[in-house]
Amino acid sequence: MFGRPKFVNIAEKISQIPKGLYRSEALIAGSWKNLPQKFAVCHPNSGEVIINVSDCQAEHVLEAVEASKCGFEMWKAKTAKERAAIVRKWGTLIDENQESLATLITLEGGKPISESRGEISYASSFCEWSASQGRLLSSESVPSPFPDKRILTMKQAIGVVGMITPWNFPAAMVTRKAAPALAVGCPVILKPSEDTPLTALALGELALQAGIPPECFHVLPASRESTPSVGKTICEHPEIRAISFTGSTNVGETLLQQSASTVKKVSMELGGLAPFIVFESADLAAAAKALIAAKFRNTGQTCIAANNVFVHHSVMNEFIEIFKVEITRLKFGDVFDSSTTVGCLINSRGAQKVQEQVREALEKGARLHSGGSAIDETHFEPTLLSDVAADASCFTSETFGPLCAVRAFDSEEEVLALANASQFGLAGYFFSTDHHQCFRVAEKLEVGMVGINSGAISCCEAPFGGVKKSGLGREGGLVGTDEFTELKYCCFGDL
Ligand SMILES: NC(=O)c1ccc[n+]([C@@H]2O[C@H](COP(=O)([O-])OP(=O)(O)OC[C@H]3O[C@@H](n4cnc5c(N)ncnc54)[C@H](O)[C@@H]3O)[C@@H](O)[C@H]2O)c1
Ligand SMILES: N[C@@H](CC=O)C(=O)O
Repeated sequence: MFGRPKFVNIAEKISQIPKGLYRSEALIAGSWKNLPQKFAVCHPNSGEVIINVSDCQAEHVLEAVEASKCGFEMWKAKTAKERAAIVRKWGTLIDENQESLATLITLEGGKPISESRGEISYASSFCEWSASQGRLLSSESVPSPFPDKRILTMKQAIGVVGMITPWNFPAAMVTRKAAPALAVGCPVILKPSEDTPLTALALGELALQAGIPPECFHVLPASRESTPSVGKTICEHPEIRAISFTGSTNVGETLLQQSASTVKKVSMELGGLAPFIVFESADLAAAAKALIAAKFRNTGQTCIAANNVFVHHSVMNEFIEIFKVEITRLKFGDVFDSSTTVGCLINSRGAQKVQEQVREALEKGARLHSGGSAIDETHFEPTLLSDVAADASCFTSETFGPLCAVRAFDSEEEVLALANASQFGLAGYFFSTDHHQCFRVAEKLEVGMVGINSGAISCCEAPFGGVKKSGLGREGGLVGTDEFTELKYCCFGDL
């Protein structure tokens, strides 16, 4: 049912990107460093090498920290209004270069181009939002219990921040962290994913063009082999006061341990296992459309992707029929074709994992309604399974692919117990037209974010983050800058 995708002419795509945005050097203190050691960045669709990128080591973290120490003094001394103008300008430049940045995302990450364009708008929204947030950092005065004392609190920039980001949103995960940090006065040392450093380097160039001081924004690409020592150096450096990580829970746990010796402030945006519940009163057509968005965005490779789909037994058959029609509307194909909605997985391991999950689920009694096979090394057909066993690995671990696994439930109590049995708690979704149930279930789901009759919940205005093993802290929303500030209490006495 799904055709074989076209191969991409990489050289032609690169020729459309302005030279300044197509970088392969590390960015440290405003200098583009062409390091002797390199690693290959490949297009996932074909495995073809796009370019070899400078491979940073621990010593480059030390260099970036030295520069950042001076940068911090200078940057925090600016007014919030001055910083806001520069961070906002960064966002404007990101928007103005949308097509080039989207091309980079699609080249190195295999994301369909229309989604990559959407990611750029999402990424720039964090600059605009954080610029405003930085201007609203508030001091508070609390009535004192003593007649001769006054209580005042203030929020101050925490210092140099280390950031480590994943490949699945190579632009938005950078700005969701860096924009608020910069807006409140913190220098940023960024280590992007080894799979997608080109987008981060282009964002570094635009940060310089916007006027972010060279000492305050460093991009250190590192290979898979060099990453652990770069990460450890970031975590253990006493001058780096906070670490903000987005990625898998396993790596998050390592970084938490490594950060303990310097007692850093940590922000961890980790993996999820989102339940998506269709109750008996749900608008089934709306739920099916929302599940397409929540499941297949970025070919299923999002942390908030619907993973465990629970449908009330009384509407199961009807829902499956409606959803199957929605799946046929997905368009598999050339990732640079604007109408393509499903692209390739980040690598062949991603496709093999989905294949293995499908095999195991079928062995445990699941029914296959659609898809089920790999088309090539990195493309997997959008797949629908029902009657999936609760202990099937596609239900117990992140699928991170275009596999929709469904099982039936009988009661609200039962489905809440199943959903909350997970160690993860990032996002959850449910569809119901019973407003009593909407409140009850929203309160009882053990997650950081809930979509109630909605499958698309991400925006810069809302706090993004999870509970349990899905993380610590929140990004965006009214609290997004809190990760990068310290709260100081001043007691004015003898008054
Ligand atoms: N909660 C969120 O906001 C959010 C957002 C996006 C992705 N994610 C999660 O990220 C995962 C997918 O991304 P991924 O495959 O890039 O994750 P990953 O954990 O493998 O890699 C994330 C980053 O960590 C780096 N890294 C890997 N090992 C490291 C080490 N030992 N020390 C320091 N850094 C190290 C990688 O190079 C990369 O930059 C999924 O689990 C997904 O749910 C979470
Ligand atoms: N999908 C997330 C990022 C995690 O993958 C988002 O919507 O911001």
